[in-house]
Amino acid sequence: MGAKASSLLLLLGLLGGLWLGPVSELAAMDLAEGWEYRWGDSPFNAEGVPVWTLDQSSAAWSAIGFPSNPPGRNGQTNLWVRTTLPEGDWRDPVLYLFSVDLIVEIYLDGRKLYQYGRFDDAGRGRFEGWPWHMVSLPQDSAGELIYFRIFSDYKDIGLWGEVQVLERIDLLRRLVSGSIGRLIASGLTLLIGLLSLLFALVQPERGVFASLALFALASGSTVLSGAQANLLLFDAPLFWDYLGAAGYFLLPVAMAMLLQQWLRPAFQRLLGLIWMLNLAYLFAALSLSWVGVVSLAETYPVFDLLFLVSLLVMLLPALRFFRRGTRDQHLILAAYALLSLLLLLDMAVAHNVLPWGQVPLGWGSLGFALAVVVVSLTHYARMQHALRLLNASLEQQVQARTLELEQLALQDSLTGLKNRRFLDETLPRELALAKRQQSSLSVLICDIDHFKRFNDRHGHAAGDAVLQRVASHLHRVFRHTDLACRYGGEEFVVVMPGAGMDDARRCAETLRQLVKTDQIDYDGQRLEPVTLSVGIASWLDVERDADELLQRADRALYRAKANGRDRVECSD
Ligand SMILES: Nc1nc2c(ncn2[C@@H]2O[C@H](COP(=O)(O)OP(=O)(O)OP(=O)(O)O)[C@@H](O)[C@H]2O)c(=O)[nH]1
Repeated sequence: MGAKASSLLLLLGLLGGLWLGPVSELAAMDLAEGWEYRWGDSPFNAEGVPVWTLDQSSAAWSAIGFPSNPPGRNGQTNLWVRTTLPEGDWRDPVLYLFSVDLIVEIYLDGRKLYQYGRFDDAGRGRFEGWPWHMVSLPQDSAGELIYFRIFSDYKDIGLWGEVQVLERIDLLRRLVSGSIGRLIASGLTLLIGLLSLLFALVQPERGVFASLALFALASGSTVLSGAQANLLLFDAPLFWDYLGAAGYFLLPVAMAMLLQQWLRPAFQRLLGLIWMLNLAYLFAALSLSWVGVVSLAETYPVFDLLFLVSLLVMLLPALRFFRRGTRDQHLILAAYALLSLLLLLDMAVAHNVLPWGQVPLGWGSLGFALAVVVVSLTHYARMQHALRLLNASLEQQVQARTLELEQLALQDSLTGLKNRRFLDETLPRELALAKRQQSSLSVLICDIDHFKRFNDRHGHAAGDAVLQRVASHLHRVFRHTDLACRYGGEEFVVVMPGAGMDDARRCAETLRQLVKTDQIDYDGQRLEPVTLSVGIASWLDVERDADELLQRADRALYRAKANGRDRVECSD
C-alpha cells in the first residue's frame, strides 16, 4: 500500500474512532517551563556528536521560562535550547512541537533523534516550511535532557506555541479533532469556490461569481493549509505553506474585487488600486521567496501591514456605503466586517499582540462566502424571474404586432378595404366551400368610369376621396359576410358567398345607383358625380379555378364598358 493511501486510511480510521469511540483522557505533559538556551552553534566532535549535548552542566546556558525569542539575539541565526523530559508512564511517547522557527535538529543522549530541514557546514539552512512535528521518544527517556539545534533568519527564533509529551495515538486524535472544523469549513468554502467558478462560466453575472470564486478558493486554501491534519494526507509542508501564503495573500485581492462588484459604481478606482497593489505584492513575494532572495516567513509581516491598511481602507467606504445600500448589500457588508475583524484578530495573534489561540478564520470566510452566495443566487433568481416576465410581455407584444402587420399586409391603406392579396388567398377557399356545400357564389368587378379624366380634372387627392366614398358605399350595400376588396387602382371586387346571379345583380344595381347619385364635396367644391360599370359572374360548377371565375366577371365588365358604361353586365 502506498504511503498516501495508508495515511488516508489512518486519517479515516482516526475520524471513525473520533466519532464512534469514547474519547480518552488526553494525558499530555506540557513543557512550558524550565528551559535553558544558548546562542550560537555547537562544535561537533570526531564522531559527529554536538559537543554541547555532552556537557550536562548549566554553566554556559541561561535559564528561561519558554524559549521563544530569548533575549540577547543581536542578529544571530543559531540557537540551542534544552529541557528535561518529564516523568510519565508512557507506552508510545512522542514529543509534539507546534511550531519551531524554522529548521531544527533534536538530540537526546548525544544521539540525533529528529531532523527537520538541512543544516550546512556553517550551521545555516534553507526555509522548509513551518509544520507541526511529531518526534518519537524512547520509552525510557524520562528525566533526560533533550536538546534543540535551531536555525532561523526570520525575525522570530525559538520554539513557539506548544511543546508537549504525550501518547502517539492521543496526539493523532487531537490533531484530527482539532482540524475537523477547519477541514469542514475549508471543504465547504472550496466547494463554493468551484461552484462559483462554474457559475462564472455559464451565466451573465460573471464579475460577481468570478471574484466570489477567487475569494472562496483563496480562503478555502488558506484554511485548509492551516489544518494540522493536512500533513497526514499529504506530507509536504512547503506545499501547504506556499498554498497557505498564496491563498492568504489573495484574500484582499478577492475582497476588493468583490466589494468592487457590490458597491458599483462607488469607490471603483480605490478598490481597483487595492487589489492591484495586493496582487503585485503576492507575485513579488512568492517569486522572490521561491528563488531564495527572501524567506517565505519574511514575506508575512510586510504583507500583514499591507493587508491591515487594505482592510481599513476598504472598511471605511464599505461602512459609509452601509447607510445607502440595499438589504443584500447590508448582508454582504456585515459578513465582510465580521471577517475583517477575525482577520485582524488573527494578525494580532500572529504578531503576539494577543495571546496564542486559534481564531475561527475558517468559519468567518465560510460565512462571508455563504453570504455572497445567498445574495448572488437570490439576485440571480430575481433577475431570471424579471427576465421571464419581460420575455413573456415581449412575446405578447411581438404576437400583437405580428398580427397587426399581417392585417396591414392584407389591407388597403387608402380605403380600409381588404386588398388583392387577401382576395387571392380567400377566393379559392370560398370557392372550395361553395363546391362542397353545393351553394351559389357570385363575383362582382366594379370599375369607376373615366376615372383618369376625373383625376385630370379634379386632381389626384379628389380622386382618392372618391375612392374612399365608393368603399363606404360597398360597406353599406354588401353584407359583412361578403368580401369587398380593392382590386387595384379604381377597381373593386366583391365576393358574395351564397348569392346567385339575381342577388348579385340587385346589389350591383343598388351600388351603381348610390354612386351615381352621390354628391361629393371636396375642398369646398362639389365634385361631378362618377359612375360605375360592374361585371358579374356566378359560379356554375364548370370553372376550373378562381381565376377563371374572375376572368368571366372581367369579360362582363368589359362588355359593360363597351356598352356605354354606368351599367351592370352579367356573364353568360
Ligand atoms: N386618385 C387616385 N387615382 C387612381 C388610384 N389608382 C389608380 N388611379 C387612377 O385611375 C385611373 C384609371 O384609368 P384607366 O385605367 O385609364 O381607366 P378609366 O380612366 O377609369 O377609364 P375606364 O375604366 O375605361 O372608364 C388612372 O388615371 C389612375 O391614375 C388611386 O389610388 N387614387
